[in-house]
Amino acid sequence: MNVMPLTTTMADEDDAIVRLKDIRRSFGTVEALRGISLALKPGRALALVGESGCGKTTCARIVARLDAPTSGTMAFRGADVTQAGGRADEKMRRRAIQMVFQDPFASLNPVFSVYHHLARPLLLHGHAKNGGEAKAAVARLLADVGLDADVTARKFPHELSGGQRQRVNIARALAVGPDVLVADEPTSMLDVSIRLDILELLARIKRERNLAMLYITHDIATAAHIAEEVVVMFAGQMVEWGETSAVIGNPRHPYTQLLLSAVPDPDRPFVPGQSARFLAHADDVRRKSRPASDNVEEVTVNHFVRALGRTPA
Ligand SMILES: Nc1ncnc2c1ncn2[C@@H]1O[C@H](COP(=O)(O)OP(=O)(O)OP(=O)(O)O)[C@@H](O)[C@H]1O
Repeated sequence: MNVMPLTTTMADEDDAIVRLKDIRRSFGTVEALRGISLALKPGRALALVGESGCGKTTCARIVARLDAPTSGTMAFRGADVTQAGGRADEKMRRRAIQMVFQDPFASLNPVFSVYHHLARPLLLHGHAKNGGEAKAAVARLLADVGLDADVTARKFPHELSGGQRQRVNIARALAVGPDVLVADEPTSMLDVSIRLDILELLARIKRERNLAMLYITHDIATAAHIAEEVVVMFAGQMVEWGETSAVIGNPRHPYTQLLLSAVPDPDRPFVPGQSARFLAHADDVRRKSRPASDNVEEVTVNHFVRALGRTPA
């Protein structure tokens, strides 16, 4: 087996805007993150995939600078920003790294119109100098996220559907001209029928604006729609990562295989008792995956898998 340390993984590549190295985050005795190293690059999305509680949101919040790691380093454009810097630097980074949250209903202030939600950041960050410029910029932003500017700008959040609200949230994140977009389960609270539209919107703006994107999801199947790279997390650790096509096409870690086998396949016939068998199998995989080793194998170029640890007899 080709065993290599974590420091030779994708986190060492040079063109990264954000680079995390060996990030750990504990909450009391809970180790939410246990050595996360990854890089976000312009025009590319990295999907962080795993089940509830594996540490995805904690990682997203650290990248968005809403939380700080217990140890490890975060670099932004090559500069160590692990500790918050001076006010001007910190303001610049907060602008440069924007977050789209899971809940489109909670993220907009019900007392303000869509126009207010978008004009405010435009004016605050100097992307519009007066009301006229703000009006034109709001119209462009709304059109860019697929909303009718004339109709939508004057509406209030309660007058919009979930999908429209999430589009407004995306427009608001774009209003400040970010370099990095962190999207934390951006479709999980939306109607199934519109999830793909939102993913396609994110993929398009990533491409057109050359954004580096961190896409958080529990659904590995959606990673293929948007992300060039995937990191599969289990219990705060990266267990398998690399190019999306390699990880999804040739999953090597039992937990990645479990996530992929849980993706519904309409062509697979229903077999009585399969749910119970699947749940028992899932418990078995989790039990075997938890004692993880430090050994990381490079399966093929830029596709890595962590070895299982020793399961107590
Ligand atoms: N502020 C906090 N205080 C205490 N424990 C926390 C806090 N934030 C996260 N945790 C714990 O850290 C672990 C990882 O949580 P996190 O929210 O990052 O996981 P997740 O993969 O995003 O899950 P979900 O998809 O349910 O949001 C969990 O055990 C969680 O209970």
